[in-house]
Amino acid sequence: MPMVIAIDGPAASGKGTLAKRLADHYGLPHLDTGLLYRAVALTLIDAGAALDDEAAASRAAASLIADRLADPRLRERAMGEAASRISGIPAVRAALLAWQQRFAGTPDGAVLDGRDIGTVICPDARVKLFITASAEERARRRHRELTGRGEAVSLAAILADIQARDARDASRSAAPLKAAADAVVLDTTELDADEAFAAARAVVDRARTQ
Ligand SMILES: Nc1ncnc2c1ncn2[C@@H]1O[C@H](COP(=O)(O)OP(=O)(O)OP(=O)(O)O)[C@@H](O)[C@H]1O
Ligand SMILES: Nc1ccn([C@@H]2O[C@H](COP(=O)(O)O)[C@@H](O)[C@H]2O)c(=O)n1
Repeated sequence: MPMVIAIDGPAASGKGTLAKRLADHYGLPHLDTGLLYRAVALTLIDAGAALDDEAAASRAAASLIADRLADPRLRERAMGEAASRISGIPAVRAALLAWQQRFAGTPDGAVLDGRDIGTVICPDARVKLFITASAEERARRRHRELTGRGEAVSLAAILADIQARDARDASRSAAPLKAAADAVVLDTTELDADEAFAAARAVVDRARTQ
């Protein structure tokens, strides 16, 4: 039976880091689904289209190609906010659904991380994790990451970004950010990356023996 691991959580909670480590450990492919939304937003920005242009956003989502996911600009701070704005458009989500489900259908399984993996994309995943941490701790982690990459930004600005993005993602009507009823919630506020990985691995290993 394929091992699909669905990982959701708010911004900068560490779900991507964890997803990558779990994928390497279990030899599964990994998809960071946030990149799909970031790539749609970047396509609009590059075309000079408005982020609330629903028709243009839907076309960009429907014609998205994998090459776009390698663009380093997708990792920039502003792109998270832009992605969040277009991600509430139902037609965008519908256009990206098949792509994600195809990826999850890889014969041995896969690890996907995002906001709606356990609730919408892979409701039958063998393992569902919802990774969270306090907003202040998440902001500290993201601040360290961005300043380490040379982006000049204050901790307060990052905290405000994260809070606004989470509020928008959780309150939209199309596939909002939330833990699936059968997800294991892992609060990593007091855990370093190795401790979070060990806790997540214990959940996966338990599921593999059932
Ligand atoms: N448990 C942890 N303790 C300390 N730092 C961590 C931990 N987990 C991840 N990090 C660091 O926190 C930052 C955010 O992690 P990551 O990018 O994995 O979050 P994310 O949830 O995927 O973010 P986003 O939703 O914005 O894509 C990274 O710099 C990562 O190295
Ligand atoms: N499954 C998903 C994944 C992401 N989003 C939206 O994209 C934004 C950026 O995501 P990151 O994980 O790269 O930070 C995020 O804020 C969501 O609005 C989504 O809706 N569903």
